[in-house]
Amino acid sequence: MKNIKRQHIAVFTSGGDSPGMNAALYGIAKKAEQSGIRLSGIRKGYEGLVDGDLVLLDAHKLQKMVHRGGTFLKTARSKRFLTLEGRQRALRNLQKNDIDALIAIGGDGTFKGLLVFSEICDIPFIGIPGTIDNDLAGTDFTLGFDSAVNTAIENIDKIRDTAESHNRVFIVEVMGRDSGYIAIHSALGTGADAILIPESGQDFVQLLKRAANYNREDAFIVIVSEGDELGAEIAASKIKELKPDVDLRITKLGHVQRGGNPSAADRMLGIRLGVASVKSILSEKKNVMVGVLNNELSLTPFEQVVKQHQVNNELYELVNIFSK
Ligand SMILES: Nc1ncnc2c1ncn2[C@@H]1O[C@H](COP(=O)(O)OP(=O)(O)O)[C@@H](O)[C@H]1O
Ligand SMILES: O=P(O)(O)OC[C@H]1O[C@](O)(COP(=O)(O)O)[C@@H](O)[C@@H]1O
Repeated sequence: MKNIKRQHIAVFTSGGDSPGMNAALYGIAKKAEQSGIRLSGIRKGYEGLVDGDLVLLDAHKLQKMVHRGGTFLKTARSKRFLTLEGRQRALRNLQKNDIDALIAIGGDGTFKGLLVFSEICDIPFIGIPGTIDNDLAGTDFTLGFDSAVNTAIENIDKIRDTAESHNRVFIVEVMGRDSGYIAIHSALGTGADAILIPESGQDFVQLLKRAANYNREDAFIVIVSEGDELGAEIAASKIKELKPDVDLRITKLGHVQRGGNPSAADRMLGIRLGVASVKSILSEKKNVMVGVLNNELSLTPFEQVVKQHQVNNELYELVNIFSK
């Protein structure tokens, strides 16, 4: 096989930011430096690619960012990249800057974008899973998920204190655009009474059964994923129909779940995946996402990564056991 020396790699973060993205940038910068490769950062995701908004990155600067949430490179959701014209501008910017490999840190939208972009651009693309939603195939955990669950748990614990004091029902909405992972992990980790997730059709029936037995002598905590087809308000009104006298509050945790310092697990995951992404480029891999499966590094083609995600059977079983 022809050994092509990669001279200039560019990296960007895209979609929702997630804690651990900066650690991944540090991992990339360190490995690139060690390999004698120039590294540019593209600011604001695909927006920066369309505009040619590039900065030179060095490992020393990023070393001080490992512990910080958010993303040093900033991020965006880009309407212009959805158009062929936008992608053609992005291609010209890559060519103008002699970039011969691209690393993207983002979620399924970002990788769908790379798949479409690969129709007109044939340099290697490598993906790193960066989303709090944990909704990608090809990795057990995405960057930021562990931190987001920790934030959710910390806040739900606080809600429990006040809920128990008042014997109240609390419906707590957690993030997850189409995914129940944050809801499942935070509900199980806080001893919640019911869980509503987009991936299950049974959860609402179980919620009503549990609510029917609620005697108003304690807290009753329901964790709802924002992607659930029913949602917090409807769940609340159904509980009220069943038990008109309950004292009920809705709390939406919102964007606090995306911020804050990354957990130890997300820092380590970021470093591992960052280094692995540069190594993948050096070994001529193309259009794959680096991930960790069963604690081993793995590579998965983008086509498989963006397929409809599944909650695994063991998690479903846990949801069922703890919702009854
Ligand atoms: N089908 C697509 N074609 C081209 N670009 C896309 C496509 N889907 C998503 N993108 C780009 O990827 C960006 C990030 O996707 P988004 O869904 O917002 O976040 P995430 O990558 O975290 O899932 C979008 O704002 C858009 O610019
Ligand atoms: O910050 P925004 O643009 O309102 O997006 C909110 C969405 O982003 C997320 O926080 C993360 O999603 P992505 O990482 O896939 O972009 C979702 O949980 C939530 O639905």
